[in-house]
Amino acid sequence: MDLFGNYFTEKTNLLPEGGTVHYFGRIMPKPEADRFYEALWHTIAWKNDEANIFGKHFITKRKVAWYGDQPFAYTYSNTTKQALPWTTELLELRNLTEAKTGTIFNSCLLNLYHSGDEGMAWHSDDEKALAKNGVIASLSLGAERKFAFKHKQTNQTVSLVLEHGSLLVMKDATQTNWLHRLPPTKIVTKPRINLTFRTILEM
Ligand SMILES: O=C(O)CCC(=O)C(=O)O
Ligand SMILES: [Fe+2]
Repeated sequence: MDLFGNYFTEKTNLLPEGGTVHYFGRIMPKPEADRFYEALWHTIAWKNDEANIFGKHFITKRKVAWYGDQPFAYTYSNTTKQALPWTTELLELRNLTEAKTGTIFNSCLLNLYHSGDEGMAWHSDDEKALAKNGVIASLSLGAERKFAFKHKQTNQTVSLVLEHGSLLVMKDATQTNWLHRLPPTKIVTKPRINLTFRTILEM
């Protein structure tokens, strides 16, 4: 049992091989999670995401934002974004996440899914700007959503539900061997905010 009364939950690897995923469950009381959800909803510079894929320009329904220690330029899906300076709540959440994981993070990518109609397709967080096999810490606020992993070779899948105020950590070779996604669902009608704390390599 740890200081917070959790029985080993943070030590169980959800993946059978080729990576490490720890689900910590809820890491804050519900009123705190509610407060962060409301504050982020109003204070984050949400924008529809843009992507250029096979020469086509896409604008997503999902909204995104990127914050960091420095105005890092971050390129994915052939679009470049520049990190904004941390807000008060993001610093609080970063400190909490660092304390829980024992890892330092220098940036955070945020996603806002308005309902279950919006999700994220299979991918790995293996962009060049990210530390290889670095730790990615994912905080969830708002509606509970299913989250899934799929092994790149065996197609084995592992899934779980991400609760309001919960923390999920992906590390070691997870991004090399596994894809992950947030499946769309008809059942969920309420919004969800996700924060992924990451380490960007300075180039
Ligand atoms: O919304 C989520 O839980 C996952 C987001 C994600 O995979 C990403 O931003 O790379
Ligand atoms: Fe991801």
